[in-house]
Amino acid sequence: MITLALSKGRIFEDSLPLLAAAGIEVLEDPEKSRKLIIGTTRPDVRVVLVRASDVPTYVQHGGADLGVAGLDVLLEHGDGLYRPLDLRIARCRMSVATRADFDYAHAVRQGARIRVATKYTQIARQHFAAKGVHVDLIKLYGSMELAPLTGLADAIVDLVSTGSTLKANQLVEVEKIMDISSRLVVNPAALKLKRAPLRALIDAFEQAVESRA
Ligand SMILES: Nc1ncnc2c1ncn2[C@@H]1O[C@H](COP(=O)(O)OP(=O)(O)OP(=O)(O)O)[C@@H](O)[C@H]1O
Ligand SMILES: O=P(O)(O)OC[C@H]1O[C@H](OP(=O)(O)OP(=O)(O)O)[C@H](O)[C@@H]1O
Repeated sequence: MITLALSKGRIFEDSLPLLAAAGIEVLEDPEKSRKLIIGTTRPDVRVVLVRASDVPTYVQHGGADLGVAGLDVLLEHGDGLYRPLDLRIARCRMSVATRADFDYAHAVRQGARIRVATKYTQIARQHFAAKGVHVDLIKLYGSMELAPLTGLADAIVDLVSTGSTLKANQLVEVEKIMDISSRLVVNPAALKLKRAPLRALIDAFEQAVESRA
């Protein structure tokens, strides 16, 4: 049995065409069912539904053989996973945003200090350290846009796609940190034990990604 970890929502939706190209269809719609383990048209392949940020944990500890997770989630999780493929789905960017009246260029001069609220503390820490800026990180789990508006922080580090969330809250994107997309991650031990079927699946995903490019 091969177990694939996916999160509900955009990763599940965007993974469906790649699964279809690999000849796999899921047998249930996670938006309609409360089931957490879903069968597929391949009797030896099942999908487990987990929180986006739990995908690396499931794959690393063998709760799933492989999974799909955003680069943001993987960088926050750290090492321990084989990452063979950029699936080019759920594309967005990690950026710094502030209120329009905040002087970001002045705030990030060498040796300065800035208060940053974010869910992505590893990425933010690394980014400001590379600039030589001292950062006071405030960990949040959502609605980061509120932080600069309420005086909780000077800036946020968050995902941006269309920019409409920032715009709706009168924030401006002042710096792009990196492009983000979702990656296929594989448990290294599973790859040894189930080499042939996993390799075939990875190759099918790779071909599907290439043909969509
Ligand atoms: N607006 C967006 N446009 C495109 N991709 C996005 C966007 N927001 C997030 N993503 C990508 O999709 C992935 C999954 O996002 P999703 O919103 O489903 O989970 P989440 O709510 O961030 O995670 P969790 O449930 O663990 O808190 C993110 O890790 C990111 O890589
Ligand atoms: O630049 P935008 O297109 O507005 O997307 C950015 C938003 O998307 C993500 O949130 P979430 O997944 O909660 O939002 P979504 O499902 O509405 O995209 C992210 O945390 C931003 O808040």
